Order: sequence, then structure tokens, then C-alpha cells
Amino acid sequence: MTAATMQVSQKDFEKAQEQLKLLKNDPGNETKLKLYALFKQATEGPCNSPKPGMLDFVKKAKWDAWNSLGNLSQDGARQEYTKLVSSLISAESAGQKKDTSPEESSHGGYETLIVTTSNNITKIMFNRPEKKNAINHKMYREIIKALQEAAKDDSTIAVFTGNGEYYTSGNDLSNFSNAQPSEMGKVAKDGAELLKAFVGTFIDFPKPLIAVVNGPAIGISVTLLGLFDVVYASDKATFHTPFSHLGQSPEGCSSYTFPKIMGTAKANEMLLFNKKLTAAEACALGLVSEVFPDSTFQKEVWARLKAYASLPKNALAVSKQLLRNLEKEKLHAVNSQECEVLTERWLSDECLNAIVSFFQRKSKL
Ligand SMILES: CCCCC/C=C/CC(=O)SCCNC(=O)CCNC(=O)[C@H](O)C(C)(C)COP(=O)(O)OP(=O)(O)OC[C@H]1O[C@@H](n2cnc3c(N)ncnc32)[C@H](O)[C@@H]1OP(=O)(O)O
Repeated sequence: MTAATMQVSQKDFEKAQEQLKLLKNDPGNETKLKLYALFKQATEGPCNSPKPGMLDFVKKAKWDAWNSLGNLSQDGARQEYTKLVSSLISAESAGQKKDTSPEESSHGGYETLIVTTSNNITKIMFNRPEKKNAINHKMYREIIKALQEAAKDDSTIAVFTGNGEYYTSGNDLSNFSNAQPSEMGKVAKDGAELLKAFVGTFIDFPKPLIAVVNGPAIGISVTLLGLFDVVYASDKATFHTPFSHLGQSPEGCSSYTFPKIMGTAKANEMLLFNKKLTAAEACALGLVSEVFPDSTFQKEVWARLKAYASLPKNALAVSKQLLRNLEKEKLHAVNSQECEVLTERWLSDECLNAIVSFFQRKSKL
């Protein structure tokens, strides 16, 4: 790295510290810890203070966060800090843009999502861009809540999309890695209950449900698409269900919906053998309704959705329910069975090793 780029990086780092002070919304404890750790690493280098006692929770959490950065260089930490602040600023300004529109209302009380309603559309945006929108337990619960509210609000349709580069990278693998070995049985059982309720909310959702897939989609965010009514994708989107790679098994009712949508042979390539699809491939197989060039994606898709959402609301809802009711019972049964199988998978060595490898950065998709 040249002296000139080092200087720019230091300048950006200082600017990021100023920008951080202007954030209006609390970014949450997890992000604050990450910012603290990156700042310490950037300014002091690898963690050099003694480990605080177990009962000093706050100091210990801060120490753990700093220590987890290992030997990351000071320059690398400055870059990551700057990148993280920039993603927080853009997430907040996306949230603020809606405040400026007179027709747009923002739903408060969410930490991992941005939920808004305008033009008869309730938009639910995954909002952990610094983690590629990975779905942690909080986000699973907030999605259930957002869908339950959208089912009752005045909107005609509900739309999911992602903030930043990713749609979502699927299940947050730290949902499992943070548990002690002795707690794993309970973690798996609780996880299966949460997953069953989560997928059940999608099965039962009474209004048309649309996915606007702005970038790569992984794991559960892909399988759930089989429960959506329409899926629009940017040509930058990809669709990946790496279950066997992770020692896991399909969920989101995909063991039933995928063979039905694309035929058994194609579904098996995805669900058994981790085949990643481009947006064009996913469209050819019927998982995606239409693909748009990334440069015009947002403009074209939202104009189209605005037109759909001006159609008679009740007619759309009863038509969706007619189509869904034919299979509702079957879908709930499939959901239960998939969750049961996953409970065992999460306790398997195959799965635990895959998760450890990811966090040790030995394995990435
Ligand atoms: C209630 C429980 C229900 C469970 C339901 C089960 C569902 C099954 C699935 O969804 S399986 C799919 C799981 N997802 C993955 O395996 C993806 C893992 N992530 C990756 O392989 C990569 O991160 C990537 C390809 C998505 C992006 O790689 P890239 O190099 O561009 O970026 P980073 O790896 O540096 O990521 C930036 C930070 O984001 C963190 N992160 C990304 N995805 C996840 C994830 N799924 N879980 C946890 N954390 C994730 C990553 O660790 C980086 O964080 P850091 O900056 O703190 O290091």
C-alpha cells in the first residue's frame, strides 16, 4: 500500500468517526461492539489488555469483540470501520428518505428490518448490510411480527427486499456457534420451534407476497421463495441453497415446493448438490417470475408493483387465498417434518464442523 492510499484511508477513517456521531438511530449492541473493536484495533492494534472477569459483562463483551479481531492489521481495521459506518449511514438515509415522502409511513420498533408502507405496499427490508443481511434470531422474530402486522394493515401487497448488496445470506450461522456444547440440544429445539413459526407465517400470509431480489440470496431466503406469489430479480442476483455443504437439510417447504416448481431433477441439483443458479437460470426454472437489468431494476420493479397495488385489494386477497388454501395443510405438514429433521442435523458433527469452519474462515461459499 502506498503512502498516498494510507493517507486517504486515515482521512476516511476520521471522517467516518465524525459521521458516526451524526447517526440518529441506535445501531444496536452487536454493531456498537463491532465498531468499538474495529476502532481499538485501528488505533491500538491487536487486543493487548488483560481479559476482564466473567462477571464484568460489559467489559468482557468489549474485550471479546476486540480480541476476536486477532491479528487484523490496523489498516484493515480502519477500512472495515469505514465500510461499516458507511453501510449504517446509507441504511439510515434509506430510512429517512421515506420520512420525506408524505404518503410513506415508517413502522417503528424494528432493529433488523426497515418496514414502511406507501402506495398500498408494505415493504419489509432486511437491514443488516454489514452482515450481508444474515437472519439472526431477532430478525426471524421481527419478520414474523412485520408479516402479522402487514396482514392486518391497509396495504394491498407485501414486498421483501434487502438493504445493500445482498438480498440475504440466509441463516446467521452464529445462531448456533454462540452456544455452549451442553446447551446445543435446547438451542436446536428452540431453533426448530422458531423456524416452524417463521415459515408458518409465510404459509398463512393472506395477501399477495412479492420478493424483490436485489442481489445474492442464500439458504432460507431462497427456499422461502417457493411460498411467494411473485419473485422479481436483478440480473446481479444469485440463488444458492448450500444445505449439504453445511451438513443441513432443506427447509422453507422447499422439499415440496422446489420439485413442484422446477421438477425433481433440477430441484435435486439445488437442494442436494448445492448448485448455485444465476437469475436467468432461476427464471428459466420458474423460481423467478422475471429478471431485470440491475441498472433499471429498482425503477422498473417499483413502478410495476405500484400498479399492482392499485388493483382491488379484496379481490387480490381472496384470489391468493383460493390458490393457497388448496395446499395449506400439506405445506404445514412439510414444514413440521423439515423442522424435525433439521433439529437432528443441527446436532450432527457434519453441521457443527461446517459452522466452525465458516467462522475460522476456512470455508466460504
Ligand atoms: C432459527 C434458526 C433457523 C435456521 C434456518 C436454517 C437456514 C439454512 C440456511 O439459511 S443455510 C445458509 C447459511 N448461509 C451461509 O452459509 C452463508 C455464509 N456466508 C458466506 O459464505 C459469506 O459471508 C458470503 C459468501 C455470504 C459473503 O462473503 P464475503 O467475502 O463477500 O463477505 P464476508 O464473509 O466478509 O461477510 C461480511 C460479514 O458478514 C458476516 N456474514 C455473512 N453471512 C453470514 C451468515 N450467514 N451468518 C453469519 N455471519 C455472516 C461475515 O461473517 C462477516 O462478518 P465479520 O465482518 O464480522 O467478519
